[in-house]
Amino acid sequence: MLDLRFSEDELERRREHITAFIRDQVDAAGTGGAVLGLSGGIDSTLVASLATEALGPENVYGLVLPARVSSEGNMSDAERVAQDLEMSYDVIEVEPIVDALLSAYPEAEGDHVAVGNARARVRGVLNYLVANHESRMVLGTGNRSEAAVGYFTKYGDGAVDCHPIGNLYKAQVRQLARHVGVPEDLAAKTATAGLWADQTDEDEMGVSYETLDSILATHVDGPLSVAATARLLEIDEETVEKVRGMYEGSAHKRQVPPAPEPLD
Ligand SMILES: Nc1ncnc2c1ncn2[C@@H]1O[C@H](COP(=O)(O)OP(=O)(O)OC[C@H]2O[C@@H]([n+]3cccc(C(=O)O)c3)[C@H](O)[C@@H]2O)[C@@H](O)[C@H]1O
Ligand SMILES: Nc1ncnc2c1ncn2[C@@H]1O[C@H](COP(=O)(O)OP(=O)(O)OP(=O)(O)O)[C@@H](O)[C@H]1O
Ligand SMILES: [Mg+2]
Repeated sequence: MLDLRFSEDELERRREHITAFIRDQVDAAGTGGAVLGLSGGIDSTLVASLATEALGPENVYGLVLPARVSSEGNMSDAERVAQDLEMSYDVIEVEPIVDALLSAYPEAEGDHVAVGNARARVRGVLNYLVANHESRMVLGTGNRSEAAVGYFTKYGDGAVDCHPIGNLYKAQVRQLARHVGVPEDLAAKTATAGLWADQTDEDEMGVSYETLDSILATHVDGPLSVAATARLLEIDEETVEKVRGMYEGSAHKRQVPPAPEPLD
């Protein structure tokens, strides 16, 4: 597979670039700071760390939003992140809100994707409730690997005002996290959307992040054909085509929803 790791100099350049981006976004929006969901996972941990560095911890607010299916370890890690970064945070249970949705529309009961996505969307609603009330910007935590294959909930965790780590592959997220001092147990943690029990990103996507990152960098974001990518990475062409298909099939999640062309 490709080695996508940055040099030490490049890591420092990225850190400065992203912290400047966060400051610029908040200044341009004229808001008083930022809010983000803290899951105990590496993406939100890295964004929280960079945002507190960019804005000062007093200007970043965390929401820890446990669901029935959330692991206790992840939720206590999320609180630990906020405490270590000295940012204010709140813990709000999402399940009563999801239950209210299901009592309004019981047909979705037992549909783990629909209910899981509702959990992600309830988190988005809570982020914006705080953002509107406190004049804050919602920081996204999506990285390039997830965005490219549409591995996020449309208008759920995808409902944000900017994407500070949106051009980093997952391996680079872990590397930058270590560089900025995120504890190793968090930096090395298995990625999970946490939308239903025992979910992991790699199981659900059917491809490892190592392979995904390499195919994205070489073929989807890079210049090589399917055949050349398969040869370079020593994998079969079907895997490259599968990732290409995920990229193309999720284009709608990366675009503004279309409307008909104007009539003459
Ligand atoms: N071509 C197209 N043009 C316009 N809209 C299109 C479309 N194809 C589907 N759609 C619509 O898109 C919607 C489906 O998208 P969506 O609601 O997002 O649902 P969907 O993509 O089915 O599910 C979200 C996926 O993201 C994963 N996820 C979610 C949240 C966090 C994380 C994580 O990494 O932590 C991962 C989750 O586990 C699941 O696999 C439907 O309304 C569907 O009709
Ligand atoms: N229990 C939760 N409480 C608060 N926010 C959450 C929770 N679960 C998910 N989120 C939000 O949704 C985002 C998307 O989840 P995702 O799993 O992709 O990222 P992560 O958990 O930070 O990292 P990883 O992908 O490595 O698990 C999180 O970064 C976080 O902002
Ligand atoms: Mg997660």
